[in-house]
Amino acid sequence: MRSLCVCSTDKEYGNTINLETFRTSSDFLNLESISRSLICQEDSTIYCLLERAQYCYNAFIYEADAFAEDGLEGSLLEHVVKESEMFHAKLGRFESASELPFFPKELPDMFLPPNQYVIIDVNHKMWDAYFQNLLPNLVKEGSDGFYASSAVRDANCLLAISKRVHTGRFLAESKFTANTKDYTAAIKAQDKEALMNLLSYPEVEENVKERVLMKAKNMTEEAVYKIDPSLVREIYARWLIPLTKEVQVEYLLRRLS
Ligand SMILES: O=C(O)C(=O)C[C@]1(C(=O)O)C=C[C@@H](O)C=C1
Repeated sequence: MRSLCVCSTDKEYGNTINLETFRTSSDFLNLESISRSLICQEDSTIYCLLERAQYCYNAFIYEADAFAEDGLEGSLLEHVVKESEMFHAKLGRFESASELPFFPKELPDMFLPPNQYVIIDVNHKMWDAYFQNLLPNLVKEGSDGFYASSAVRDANCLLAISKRVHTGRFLAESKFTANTKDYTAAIKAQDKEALMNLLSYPEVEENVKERVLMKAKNMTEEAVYKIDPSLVREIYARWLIPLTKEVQVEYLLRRLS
């Protein structure tokens, strides 16, 4: 029976970039400590969503050729994310196994630990889901001129969501370690459905959805700008939990390769 933990930090995923170290370190592959980290991440994720919701959609941020006259390719948001990743990379952010850049090809090789990128990366799928589905439901239509502020908030949301979803790699490894026999059979058969059944805990998912709903209610009560708390629940139900599970399945399918 899974216990439902309260809170902790995610320090346990610190500078551990080597895949073998990652697989053999029992401390941070403990399912309860990973769950605690997920619970802590909820606060920052909800806060990021709330912050972005104060601005309109601001389509200009996403126009691919907005800076063509200056000889620059890409949207304002892409620039914000790429530039911040470049800066963070220099500080060593991507030495942490829990951090995956959206634009790894733009980063100098020396900032990219070799092992980290053979494992699962759904950042591009997440990027599309964020703009096509999540953002239009979160913000008001139209423009208010706060382009830079909105782009920075988008970048923060993407980062928080990416971190949450890719924690799936740690969850998967922890579940594999705890029940190697059953997982191995499903992996050898490359049976996605069996893996999905093995790694899913419906009652835990219900708890997550209810908890984020309560957190969103509390946070929006204090905030000047509001979002419908049930939207946060829906974001978790429709995007964050399914993507976290997808990362787990994809990770496991390659686990014995
Ligand atoms: O807690 C876990 O075991 C997870 O894999 C995380 C998570 C989630 O995304 O919140 C995903 C799958 C489980 O069914 C329960 C919860």
